[in-house]
Amino acid sequence: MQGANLVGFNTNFLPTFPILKTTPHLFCHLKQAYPTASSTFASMGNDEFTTTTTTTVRVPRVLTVAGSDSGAGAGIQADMKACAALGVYCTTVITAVTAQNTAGVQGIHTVPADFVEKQMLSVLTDIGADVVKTGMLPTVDIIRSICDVLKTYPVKALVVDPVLVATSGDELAGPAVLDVLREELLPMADLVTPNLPEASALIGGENVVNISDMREAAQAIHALGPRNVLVKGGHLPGTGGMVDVLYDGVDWHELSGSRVETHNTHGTGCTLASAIAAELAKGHPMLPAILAAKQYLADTLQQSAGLNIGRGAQGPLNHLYKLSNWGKTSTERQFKPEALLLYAVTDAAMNKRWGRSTADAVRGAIEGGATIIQIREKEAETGEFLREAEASLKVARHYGIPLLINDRIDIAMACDADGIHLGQSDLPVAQARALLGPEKIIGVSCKTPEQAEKAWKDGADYIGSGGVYPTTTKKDNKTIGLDGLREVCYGSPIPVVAIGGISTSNAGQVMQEPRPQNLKGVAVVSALFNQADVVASTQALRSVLARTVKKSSPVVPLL
Ligand SMILES: Cc1ncc(COP(=O)(O)OP(=O)(O)O)c(N)n1
Ligand SMILES: Cc1ncsc1CCOP(=O)(O)O
Repeated sequence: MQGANLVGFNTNFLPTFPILKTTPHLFCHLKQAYPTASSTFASMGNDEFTTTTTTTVRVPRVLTVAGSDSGAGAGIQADMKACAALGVYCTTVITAVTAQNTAGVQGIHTVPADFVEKQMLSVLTDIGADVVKTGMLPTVDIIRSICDVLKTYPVKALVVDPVLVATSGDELAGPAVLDVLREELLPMADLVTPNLPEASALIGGENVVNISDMREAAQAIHALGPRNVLVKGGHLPGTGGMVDVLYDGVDWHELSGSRVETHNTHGTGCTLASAIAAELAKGHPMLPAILAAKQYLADTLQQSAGLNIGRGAQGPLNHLYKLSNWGKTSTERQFKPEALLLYAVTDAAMNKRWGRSTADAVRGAIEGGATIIQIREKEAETGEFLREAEASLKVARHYGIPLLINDRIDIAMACDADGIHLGQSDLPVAQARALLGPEKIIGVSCKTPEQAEKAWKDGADYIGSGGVYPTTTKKDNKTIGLDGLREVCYGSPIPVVAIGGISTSNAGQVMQEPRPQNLKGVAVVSALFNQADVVASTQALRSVLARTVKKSSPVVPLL
């Protein structure tokens, strides 16, 4: 391991992991994490998803040797979550079991060194590891066992997080371990990541309180043998910014970042070291791995700032925020059927004719009372469509109104829109659901009850049904009339919105009583956007709708 060259780190050594081709949802996650291997899938036709054969995906591996945190904010638990979030398989060797929560450490039960060794051998003789990351190492014997095992089973990189004190201030390793850490483990390390108190302890107790001290400490620690030293400035008093100092024996890097104001900081050190290990395991050289890991930590801190877990001073991070459903129950999906009341579907050509951008048109519609927006763009190139969608989404998010994209799942995913509206000849609903996940809204155009039932079975949230009246906005569109609309409603298990030729003059007729319970509103293009004043046109339609909606049904409030 000594002198391991991380630059140009080769990923070909990565092991393979069999995946069933019958799992499109899993495939989509893997596709994001392992683009190389996914090309096999990308060339497959849809029908091949139903064939049970296997192919292989390379999986980067990190082995963490650390303590367990019963509160799951730091230690082994943080390491596993960080690695999982970054697409890396994380194996675990537990050095100590701590009784710990957001208030502090209530007890430590150390695992005997020979059992630490046993765990390491179980992992390394079978699964293997690309990178080993160490955290809490409470005894001299444990450190020696780790060094011995790593000499027999060398890995591509060793990341040492010299955990001496928990974020709460509780001591996790006594002074006896310091010498062995400095003399035996650090010389084997590719990276060591002390915070300011740890850097101070490693250099014999001298204060490290500013950037010049951090540089001196990095140099002194580097002299102990590790290839790279990252002194973390998170504890630097004063300024709102933060600087970490990286030294590789030749070059210095001052890596700055902005501080996220939050009490949810428990486990940040473990998370950063694991994220660096994960990025190294994927094959990145040291500096890019550190930068990527810092970005992941900053994003995670940002996403965790408002969480309320535990009663202590330091709460945990939401490492898996990208997948997270925290705070939402399964019945509390993002989609609320009442949002279909006044569905504004944009038309760039119409808006251009009236001299406004799509985002301005969206703002006008929302201010006039639109309850959901769809960006429908038939002419623009992909880049322009995306920019239009992003600008409109900013507006919609500001007002808390859901915004969907017409037809293009790539655009919907790229701008993280609230969902997509699909036609009968677009991407099949089941595939769209697999790609977008359970939270996003999917609407489907249906002209028959059979189509509506299928859309529901495949995972749609609502049906758009029409044209109810003739329209020039969509060419060659069959008109199904009010009767056709009602047939679709009665055959549809999910909410329906009417579309096609609807305006203030006929919206009352569409929504008149008695109407099917699941007919929730009208979707309109020209009645809002082929008009000089979008706000006034939307207000006019909204007041027609207000008269038709029963007092008992929940109505989205006007802004
Ligand atoms: C709410 C709503 N309903 C129906 C449609 C029509 O969608 P589609 O059939 O895909 O036709 P295009 O809009 O792509 O021309 C819709 N866009 N929105
Ligand atoms: C997109 C679409 N799908 C069925 S009709 C239609 C066009 C609706 O536009 P308008 O509200 O101007 O009639």
